[in-house]
Amino acid sequence: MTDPSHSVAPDDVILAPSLLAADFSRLGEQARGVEADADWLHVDVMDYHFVPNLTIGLPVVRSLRPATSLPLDCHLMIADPRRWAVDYAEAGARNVSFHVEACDDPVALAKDLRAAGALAGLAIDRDTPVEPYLPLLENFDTLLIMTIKAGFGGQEFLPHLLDKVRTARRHASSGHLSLRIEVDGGIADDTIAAAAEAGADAFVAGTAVFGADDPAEAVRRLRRHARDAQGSAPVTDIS
Ligand SMILES: O=C(CO)[C@H](O)[C@H](O)COP(=O)(O)O
Ligand SMILES: [Co+2]
Repeated sequence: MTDPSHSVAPDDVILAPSLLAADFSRLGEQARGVEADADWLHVDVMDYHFVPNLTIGLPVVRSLRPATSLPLDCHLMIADPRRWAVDYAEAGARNVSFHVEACDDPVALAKDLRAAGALAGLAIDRDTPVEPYLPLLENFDTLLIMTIKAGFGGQEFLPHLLDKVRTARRHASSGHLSLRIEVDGGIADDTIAAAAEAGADAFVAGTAVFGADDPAEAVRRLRRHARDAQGSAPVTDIS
């Protein structure tokens, strides 16, 4: 299988700054500010239905695509992913994650996303257990585990949700799955190591990056913390 992260070495972590915490009047500029240090750019799509918040949609993703060299990591927090997810792949998203709570046939949608040339991501919100979905993971490139309740940035990291990361990582390792496990919500200098030790190898950070005085340095620091923590939980080879 090809490396789902593309430019990222399979044994390295993925840092994905979330534009949710950026200045929405300067998205291209903010993206370019972390280009040299980040691996993906996380784009939170919310629709006022699946979550009680509204952010950005397809027109913004289409505009962002040529504005940055970073692969776009679209996190769809929308009520009808089967209607929209492939459009995000066609708009140039590298990874498209949709929520299992909003989709009655996740495997079919994963196949559609891969056929459209994107990586397929399954997202799991705070109150959803991971166990029922373990058998589906062989159809996915990424598993996004929320470490907050989906909907808003700037929330406090919920450490007990790392049990889901541990469970998913054990499953992926024992089944030799090529799966990135991405954590999203409250990832910062004081939380990223615990997530990496639990088995996450892709990290979304909004407030900790775009809320920092120097977003690029914040990404570099997060990467150091994640790599330092990797010793106790080697990441899966996805090449
Ligand atoms: O999906 C999300 C919210 O639903 C965001 O990606 C997440 O909140 C990132 O922001 P922060 O790092 O500030 O928590
Ligand atoms: Co997100």
